[in-house]
Amino acid sequence: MEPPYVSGVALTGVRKAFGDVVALDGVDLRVRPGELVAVVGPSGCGKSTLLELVCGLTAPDAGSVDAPPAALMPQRDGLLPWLSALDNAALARRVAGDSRATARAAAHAHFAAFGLDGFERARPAALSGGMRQRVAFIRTLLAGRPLLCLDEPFASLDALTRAQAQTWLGLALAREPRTVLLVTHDVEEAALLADRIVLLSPRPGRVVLELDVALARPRVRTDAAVVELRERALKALGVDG
Ligand SMILES: Nc1ncnc2c1ncn2[C@@H]1O[C@H](COP(=O)(O)OP(=O)(O)OP(=O)(O)O)[C@@H](O)[C@H]1O
Repeated sequence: MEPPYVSGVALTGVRKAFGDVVALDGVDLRVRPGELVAVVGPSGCGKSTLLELVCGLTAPDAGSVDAPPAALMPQRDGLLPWLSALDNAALARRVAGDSRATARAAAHAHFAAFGLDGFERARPAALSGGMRQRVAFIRTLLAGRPLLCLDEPFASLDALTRAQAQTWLGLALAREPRTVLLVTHDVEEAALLADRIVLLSPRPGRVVLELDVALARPRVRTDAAVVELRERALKALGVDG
């Protein structure tokens, strides 16, 4: 699919239970085309389930989910250990039917911008955690879907690597705009990257607050407005800033 992408996301009255465990109940959520919405909430409140619903991997028990084709970047990078970084990044294009040469060329076009130049032949085990996440992100981007669903993409990274990863994600989306649903535990990450922050309640998850982030980019974590937003979100989640 070629840009410009015009499809947004609409969840209305969504409920999803696993046996007796009600993961989500009464979820209303909109993502406008081109918007980056961060979904923040306590552990187990149904954030991953929400992404699975949006990606069509599971169906709601009640309510409706309306979303364009989505590429999911799961919590773990899911790189195949026997493939090179380049072939891992190219995987979505191979699955879509591209020849190996075409798929590799498409992936390689992103390597320099993501700081991966020279690592094309490296196996995942030889890459740092931050590099593996970037390879996984290129793979997600190359799926060519209008919507990216990113599930805690940086949760496994140390603080410094995570800060760098947040910066390249912001830059990558400036170059390659997409509609993005970003699940994160990290309200600061949400304040740095999102156009809107959606806060979920403890399970069963439902939307308790939406915060518009009308701040210019690039954002700096020490900016008073970013700090204030982070504190508002933490207060709404019942955590002391
Ligand atoms: N396939 C499943 N079968 C049974 N229970 C499930 C399944 N998927 C999720 N759950 C349960 O639904 C609830 C919500 O899970 P989910 O993974 O969506 O939450 P989360 O907010 O993403 O959690 P975390 O922040 O810890 O990643 C949890 O209690 C989980 O155990």
